[in-house]
Parts: sequence; C-alpha cells; structure tokens
Amino acid sequence: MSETLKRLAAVIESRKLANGGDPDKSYVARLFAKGDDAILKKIGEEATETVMAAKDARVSGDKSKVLYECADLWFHSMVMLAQFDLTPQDVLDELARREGLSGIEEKASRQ
Ligand SMILES: N=c1c2ncn([C@@H]3O[C@H](COP(=O)(O)OP(=O)(O)OP(=O)(O)O)[C@@H](O)[C@H]3O)c2ncn1[C@@H]1O[C@H](COP(=O)(O)O)[C@@H](O)[C@H]1O
Repeated sequence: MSETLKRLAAVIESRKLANGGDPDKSYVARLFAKGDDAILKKIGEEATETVMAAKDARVSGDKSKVLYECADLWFHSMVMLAQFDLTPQDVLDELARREGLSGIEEKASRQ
C-alpha cells in the first residue's frame, strides 16, 4: 500500500473516540462522533462534487478540481472504511483479487 495511504489510515484510526480522538480538535473525530449518517452523507456530497468537477473539466479543460474533489472522496471513503474496521489494504486486496478478470466476463458469470 502507498505510504501516504498507510499514514493517513493510521491517523484516521487514531481519531476514533475509543483511541482518544477529540471532536473539538479533529475533523475526523467529529465525523466519528456524528456516526454513520454524517460519514455517508459526506461521501454522497463528495461523489456528486467529483462528478460535477469532471463534467466542468470537459468544458474548461481544467482538471485540477477533479483531483481536488477526488481526493476529498477518497479521504471520506477512508473514514467510512475505518468506521467499519476496514482498511485501504482490504480494498487493494479486493482489486488484486479481480486482477485480470474482465468486467464483461464477470458480469456474464453472474447471469
Ligand atoms: N485529508 C484530509 C481531508 N480532506 C478533506 N478534509 C476536510 O473535509 C471537509 C470537506 O468538506 P467540504 O469540502 O464539504 O467543506 P465544508 O463545507 O467545510 O465541510 P462540512 O462542514 O460540510 O463538513 C473539510 O473540512 C476539509 O478540511 C480533510 N480533513 C483531514 N484530512 C486528513 O486527515 C488528517 C486528520 O485530520 P483531523 O482529524 O482534522 O486532525 C489530516 O492531517 C489530513 O491528513
């Protein structure tokens, strides 16, 4: 896993209230204190903002907002993973499991 993701996952974990996270000082601890609905709402917002940034980038040619919004989306997804005691490595493991398996073949195998 990338060292950046590993460090960020560790910081997020440290912000859990059970690990001493303080909602008065930490944005992540505040999200954990608010619970599932607040975390999931942020993911919905950031996903929508990512889509809008990508649509805008097609018109303006400026891709910087796509990166910015996608980073927000990844970050909040990492908070959600931690909320469920999952890690970015778990997601990478799932992607590795799918490696080489065509999405078209996988879909056909479900029918
Ligand atoms: N990567 C991030 C990160 N990306 C985005 N954000 C915050 O996520 C929020 C994004 O919400 P919006 O863009 O919708 O802005 P907003 O309107 O201010 O947000 P809301 O009031 O609606 O929640 C902002 O408050 C951003 O500052 C982040 N906050 C923290 N991190 C990382 O998490 C670490 C721990 O943060 P704290 O727990 O705050 O110490 C930090 O050191 C960073 O590495």
